[in-house]
Amino acid sequence: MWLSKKSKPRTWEAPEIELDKVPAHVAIIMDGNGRWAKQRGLPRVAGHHSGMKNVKKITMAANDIGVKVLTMYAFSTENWKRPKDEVEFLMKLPQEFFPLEIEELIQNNVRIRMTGWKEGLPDYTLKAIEGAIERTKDNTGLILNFALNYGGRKEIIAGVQDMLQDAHNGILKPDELDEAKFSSYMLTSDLPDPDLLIRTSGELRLSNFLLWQLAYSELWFTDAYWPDFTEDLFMQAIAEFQRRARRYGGV
Ligand SMILES: CCc1cc(N2CCCCCC2)n2ncc(-c3ccc(F)cc3)c2n1
Repeated sequence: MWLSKKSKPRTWEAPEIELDKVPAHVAIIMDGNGRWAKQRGLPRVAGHHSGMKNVKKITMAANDIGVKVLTMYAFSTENWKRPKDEVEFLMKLPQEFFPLEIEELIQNNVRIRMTGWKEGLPDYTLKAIEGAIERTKDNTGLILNFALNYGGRKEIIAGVQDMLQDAHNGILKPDELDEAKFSSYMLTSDLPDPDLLIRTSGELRLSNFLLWQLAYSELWFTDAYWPDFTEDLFMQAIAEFQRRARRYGGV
């Protein structure tokens, strides 16, 4: 079993994971942070803060078993509608996250990436993210891809606008448009589609996340709130993915 450098002694018992059948791309909707806090009589932002501290733990577990891309839904285009103070708190998390975690991520050859619109993000948020992207741009290990200020329908509309522009300029002809060509206009054109989507907190919705890319992904849900999402639960999702692949794999 692969171990992240500087790994703490494993405290979780991984169900039998077949290392040669690990999903290349796992996407996670990290939901339930506010309810986690409410359950404890804490302010919602305490849940977001606890959720932030869970990101690196799950990233290292994914890295340990050889996941290639981990996409984490951190902030949707709809989240701007939240109370101003909550949005301001959320926008400060990247600059808090990196000083805490960047060294171990770099030691484990993790590359940071962002999927979403930079427009509208506060300068301090962007500076933190762009700094981490720059510091990890030559790493060749797991890609930790933060979906930030991201919306699936916005992504599709923006892609179609680019296609129409290319068609108008004679770069794209109607009979050239197929699924591969359409995918090349998405923000994730350089990534494989997610093999597995995990959503925490018991919600059974996609919430405008990777709508094009999740067409063939396995969906796995847990009632656990994100701050309570453990490596054990992550490995349970991977094991279930592998069971389904065995059951439905091939024809
Ligand atoms: C900007 C909103 C937000 C919210 C958030 N939460 C709150 C909701 C989801 C649960 C996790 C904790 N986290 N956690 C890490 C980041 C982060 C994002 C980009 C980056 F480059 C480094 C870290 C983060 N960003």
